[in-house]
Amino acid sequence: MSVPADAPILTSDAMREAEAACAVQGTSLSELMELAGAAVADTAWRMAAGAPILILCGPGNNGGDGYVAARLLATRGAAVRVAALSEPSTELAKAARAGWSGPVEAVDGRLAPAPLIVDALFGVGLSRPIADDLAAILGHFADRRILAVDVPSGIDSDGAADWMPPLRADVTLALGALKPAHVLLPTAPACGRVLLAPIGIAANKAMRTLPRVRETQPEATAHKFTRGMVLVFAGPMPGAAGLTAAAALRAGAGYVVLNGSERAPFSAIIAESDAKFGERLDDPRVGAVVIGPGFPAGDELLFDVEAALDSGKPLVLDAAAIDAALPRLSETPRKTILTPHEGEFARAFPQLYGSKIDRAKAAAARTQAVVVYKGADTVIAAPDGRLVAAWPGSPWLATAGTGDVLAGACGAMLARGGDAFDAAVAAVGWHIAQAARIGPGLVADDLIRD
Ligand SMILES: NC(=O)C1=CN([C@@H]2O[C@H](COP(=O)(O)OP(=O)(O)OC[C@H]3O[C@@H](n4cnc5c(N)ncnc54)[C@H](O)[C@@H]3O)[C@@H](O)[C@H]2O)[C@@H](O)CC1
Ligand SMILES: Nc1ncnc2c1ncn2[C@@H]1O[C@H](COP(=O)(O)OP(=O)(O)O)[C@@H](O)[C@H]1O
Ligand SMILES: [K+]
Repeated sequence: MSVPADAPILTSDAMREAEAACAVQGTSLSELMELAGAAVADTAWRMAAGAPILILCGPGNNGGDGYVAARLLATRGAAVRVAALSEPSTELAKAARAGWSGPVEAVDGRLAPAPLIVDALFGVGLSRPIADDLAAILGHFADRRILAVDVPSGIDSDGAADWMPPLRADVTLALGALKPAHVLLPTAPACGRVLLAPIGIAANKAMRTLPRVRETQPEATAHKFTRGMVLVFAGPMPGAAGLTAAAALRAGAGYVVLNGSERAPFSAIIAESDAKFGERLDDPRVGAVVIGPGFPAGDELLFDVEAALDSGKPLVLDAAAIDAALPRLSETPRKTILTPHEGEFARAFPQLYGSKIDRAKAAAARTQAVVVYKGADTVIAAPDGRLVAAWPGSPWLATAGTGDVLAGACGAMLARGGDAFDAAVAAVGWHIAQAARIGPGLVADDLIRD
């Protein structure tokens, strides 16, 4: 499973807007369909490697892409058959159908499979789950190689409904842009390897996949404080905060203080009593404060979160610190990163609806903070609407303590002084890259070791 790095993600509404903008700029919808069909034909040609291909066409423009691909594959000499659910219903699809001169079989229980199935049944226009009888027919093709056009048919491309497709794709060719369902659970794994066919659409890149992680070397003139100083507040369970502090140092902070703990996870980390927390908050060199890891909810946490909020410092708030800060977050916007997992997100933002992307964006707008909504399909949302989806992360991260490490990495990136959203994106990228490098047997402590 994979998605292209730094690729645009558009909802179905945004896709239609982009399509309309193309038309205004002189690229007609039929030209777009021709480009889409050509990209499908190229991918199918490579995947089939000479074996026969069966293209399943639906009634809308997704089916239209299928007819165009069929025509182009036949011209190239591929052994291609077409089967359709019904006659096309859109003008574009009718024109594409007219360009296919071969037979059109029915999609029913008698339809013979082929080694490669091209699923061009439904794309972004699907408005309800696929009917059971069609799902049963498609189930017969589940053991074949599947190329899905735009999205595997049957899913809600906006990722709001959790409908699963009868056919899981080996490869999904996203047209113009990726769609939320390509990067969100539960549908993302059913998309297989996602490729992007740009087809000339000028896609807005406010929402995109995780960019490639770039190793950034410190400035030649750097000293420890210019690389960023992070203050981690430990609370009563210092083990987790120790991981956080160590992660901040490993992720590139120049100086890390672990307040409220006797035990420094690395010799270079200053571990000190909590009596100095107020003093540290006044230190102008502190570029970011991290609170939450290993800190149970309660009066003590509330008190310390209040102090951190009063300091005006850039903040990383994890776990129970998110709830503690919530009432005050939007009143004095500052650089803040929240790092809730599913349970913490649901507790903090119970009233939000829509896809995980919609909910992360709404939470960011409401709190005026950057929200890293964690999980296998982590999304990072900024209050201004920017969003990065980090699917697929590294499943080796599904182990205790890795969230504490991520909070520390967010602290390190934030303490550098740049934009909080860019910091959160860099931290998530660092976290996944560390995990991918370590792989089997990973425990959270490995992420902070050399
Ligand atoms: N947006 C773009 O810029 C482009 C879009 N193209 C294609 O167009 C697709 C979208 O086309 P459409 O909007 O026509 O929609 P679709 O082709 O995705 O499907 C809509 C059709 O399916 C029917 N339908 C919906 N749910 C159904 C269900 N559960 N059971 C049976 N029938 C159902 C609808 O009545 C309608 O006829 C994209 O996914 C893509 O493949 C491409 O042609 C190229 C450019
Ligand atoms: N299957 C998975 N694939 C990729 N990343 C995952 C997966 N499961 C968990 N993660 C990541 O691991 C981290 C776990 O964080 P969290 O749940 O807060 O754990 P903890 O509280 O034990 O530190 C998050 O960054 C999350 O995105
Ligand atoms: K499809």
